[in-house]
Amino acid sequence: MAQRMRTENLKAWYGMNQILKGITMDIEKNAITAIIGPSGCGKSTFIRCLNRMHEVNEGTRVEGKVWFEDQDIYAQSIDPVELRSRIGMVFQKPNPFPTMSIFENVAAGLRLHGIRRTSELNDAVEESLQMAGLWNEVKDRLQHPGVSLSGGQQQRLCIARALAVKPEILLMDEPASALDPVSTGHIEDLAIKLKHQVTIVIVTHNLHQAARISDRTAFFLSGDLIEYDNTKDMFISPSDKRTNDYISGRFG
Ligand SMILES: Nc1ncnc2c1ncn2[C@@H]1O[C@H](COP(=O)(O)OP(=O)(O)OP(=O)(O)O)[C@@H](O)[C@H]1O
Repeated sequence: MAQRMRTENLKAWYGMNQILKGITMDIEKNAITAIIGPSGCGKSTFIRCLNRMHEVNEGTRVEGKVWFEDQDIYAQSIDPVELRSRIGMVFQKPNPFPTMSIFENVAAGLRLHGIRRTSELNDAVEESLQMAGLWNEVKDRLQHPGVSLSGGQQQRLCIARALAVKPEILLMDEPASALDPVSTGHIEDLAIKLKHQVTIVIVTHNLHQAARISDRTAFFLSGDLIEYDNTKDMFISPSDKRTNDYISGRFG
């Protein structure tokens, strides 16, 4: 498989607190990469470094390299806002724009990219909602507020919003942890379907979820990458005792 992103000796801080201790890791194209590890090990910080969201918080610092194809995303020439449309993100808690309709939630990013023609907007909104598996549920109420949807639908709306600007990578930070099992199933099915178009990196606390949907799994512990392998291999025969202890439920 081709490589889409690579981190080299990636270190990150919140103030004086070093969270990532030097992560070197390839992210494969059109695959789902799961990041697992106990609470506070730096999973979210890691994926937030992949689209320069970490620097949005005050007092943060990043060292090392993050390559996206052959571009250093921390190079001065990179516009972080533009970068985040190519490397989209979905958060733990669904966060539709509260004052906007379902339609406008998805159209907002397109408008920012200069798309104004109604027919083009309509087509792109429909396509994104189709991709997010939400179209059939909302097509008759596109003007209703985004926040009028259920939690699982709101999360798929946020995925549609991220997909609308055609990202190459989608970062998902525990996207199903606030959802019921049926909605969780929708998100998992969706991730599996989307990976043919978008490379996915997902942070999850749910080991079954990582095992079900991911191609590769990275196990983090206290800011270090302990093990990174094909998901099946890692879950069947982890090579590090700490990985084994974690996936067999001995801690975390
Ligand atoms: N905004 C912040 N300001 C200061 N410290 C933070 C902030 N966010 C996270 N941290 C700290 O960074 C460390 C790593 O947090 P991070 O959210 O990356 O871990 P995680 O593995 O994703 O955890 P969880 O599974 O609980 O979400 C933790 O010690 C946390 O307290």
